[in-house]
Amino acid sequence: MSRLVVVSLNAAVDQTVQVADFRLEAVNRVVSSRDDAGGKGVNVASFLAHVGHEVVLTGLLGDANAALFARHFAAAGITDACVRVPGATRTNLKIIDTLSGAVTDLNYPGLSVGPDALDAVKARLEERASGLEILVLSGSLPRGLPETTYAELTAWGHHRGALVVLDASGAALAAALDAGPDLIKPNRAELEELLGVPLPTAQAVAAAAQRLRARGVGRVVVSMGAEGAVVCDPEGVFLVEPPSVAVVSTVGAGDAMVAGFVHAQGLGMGGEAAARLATGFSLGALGEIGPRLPALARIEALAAQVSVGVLAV
Ligand SMILES: Nc1ncnc2c1ncn2[C@@H]1O[C@H](COP(=O)(O)OP(=O)(O)O)[C@@H](O)[C@H]1O
Ligand SMILES: O=P(O)(O)OC[C@H]1O[C@](O)(COP(=O)(O)O)[C@@H](O)[C@@H]1O
Repeated sequence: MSRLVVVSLNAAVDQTVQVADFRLEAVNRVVSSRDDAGGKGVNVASFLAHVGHEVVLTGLLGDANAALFARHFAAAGITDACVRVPGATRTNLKIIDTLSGAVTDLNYPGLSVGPDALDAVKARLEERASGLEILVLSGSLPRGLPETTYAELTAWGHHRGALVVLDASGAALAAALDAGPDLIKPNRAELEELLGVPLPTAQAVAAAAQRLRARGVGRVVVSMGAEGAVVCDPEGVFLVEPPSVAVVSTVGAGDAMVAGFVHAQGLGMGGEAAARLATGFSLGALGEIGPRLPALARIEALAAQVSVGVLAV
């Protein structure tokens, strides 16, 4: 298994509420509610630990509600190297309409932190740098950190000889592209925002992904919800289509895909097999609330139902 470190600078308590027939401008009654330690980096770490990786997680946690995270890390076997900062980690609201299955996300900006917080995370990274193989940088940036944060951490990871996987959006992603991350995973909306153009077809997504590869990104994975994903890497451009499945929650499907690619990398899998397995991870996450996956055998069975086709661009 690879030596891997996941960086989570803007964790979140994911509060998932189930509501029957959720409506705007109406009184909605909550049927059930649960809190999970979440946020993109935390989810990726949780999924990787679930399939047997030794995961070190660093980043930032607010000291006021860090106990929920600490309990989760201990139970999941994740090594907690997160820096505690004053305040509370954000709580993001996930509203699941149990009738339609639709999910509405309300994501907060997160803590405000100073440059000392990032310096402390960098110090934690230095402590873990020896033998580092994969560095995962995942999620939005909290207020106060520069847009160049991921560009800098990508360069640091490469300097240390690691592969760098980046799942970010907006200015933080834009600023990191020229540092040449080895894998990025925007969803279609995030790619449209990045490029400032609509991408209505898989061909348009693939052409955009190829442009990003030409700028030095190793593998570009663009997830497109139920339509699957476009994967653009040195082996070609693929459309990866999932089977139709029952969905409990779409929250974390993208993070599971990132974890799946990292897991596949650790197994030395090539592009097409990796894309299939990563989609199996996403399909597994769709059946669960919070950062949970079914057993690896079930993930592999789901992956076997994924179809991969070559896209002509
Ligand atoms: N409704 C769905 N049915 C089948 N597969 C889905 C569905 N939603 C997501 N997926 C799978 O999960 C992957 C990631 O989901 P997506 O919603 O695109 O990511 P993100 O959560 O980052 O926006 C997709 O590429 C697809 O394989
Ligand atoms: O850091 P961001 O972009 O605000 O996203 C945070 C949210 O993303 C999630 O990690 C889910 O992400 P995905 O659905 O893209 O996998 C939630 O757990 C969290 O609330």
